[in-house]
Amino acid sequence: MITVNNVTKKYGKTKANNDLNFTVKDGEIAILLGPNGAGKSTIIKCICGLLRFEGTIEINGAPCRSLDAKRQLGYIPELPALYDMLTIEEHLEFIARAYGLTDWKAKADALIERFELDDKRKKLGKELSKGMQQKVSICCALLFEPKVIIFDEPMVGLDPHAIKELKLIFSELRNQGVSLLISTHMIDSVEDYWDVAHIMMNGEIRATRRAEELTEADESLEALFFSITEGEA
Ligand SMILES: Nc1ncnc2c1ncn2[C@@H]1O[C@H](COP(=O)(O)OP(=O)(O)OP(=O)(O)O)[C@@H](O)[C@H]1O
Repeated sequence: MITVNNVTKKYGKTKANNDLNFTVKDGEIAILLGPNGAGKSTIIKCICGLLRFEGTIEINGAPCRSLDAKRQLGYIPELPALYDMLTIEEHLEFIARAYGLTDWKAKADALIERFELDDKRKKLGKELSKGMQQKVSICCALLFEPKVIIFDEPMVGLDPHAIKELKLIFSELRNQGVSLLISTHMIDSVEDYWDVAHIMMNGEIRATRRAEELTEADESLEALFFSITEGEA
């Protein structure tokens, strides 16, 4: 579970996040939607313990900057950051060692195959395309089976097969009780799998809807998004 309470993050005079409050429960998929500059990446970096901020954020009850929180959190950044001189296999081995995993090889192999990276196992990070790097980044985050996973713009750069697999993985993780937070500005890419959507604008959450609420109201996420974001500075 992710708990965000009264989080404000300023960059100089810019309030990138202004008093944000939300939770992502176990087995729930939450999406953060917002135009460029709305503050999505900032709150994600705060949750991942990468930025200082005002307020509190907990990962399953542990302060987000603690080791306990970091052990339970997988983060797939918008721009993959691989090691130039490690192969795909070595990246996964590195993660396995860092998290003290045993019996990880079968899971690593399954992930490599699932993302069609089998014939690239021995390629170095610097030799991979942007999409391949993104796939490796996802495999690394999934390998240690975190209880909470955060994806920042996960579909950007992925091919259709990988997008299909990733959507299946989202649903499998939800069934396993994992909390998922996914940020995107591509509404089309998220229409069919979320539980709760937060629409951000100028550092604030301007609307929150559960999927069933939208269905009952016969409202579309896209229409709601534009009603909130269009015309505002
Ligand atoms: N390192 C930084 N220094 C100063 N201002 C920053 C910094 N990072 C982000 N900002 C500002 O904070 C605000 C929120 O940016 P953020 O990157 O969180 O938006 P975003 O919703 O993730 O946008 P995008 O969809 O373009 O990735 C913007 O006004 C941005 O200019």
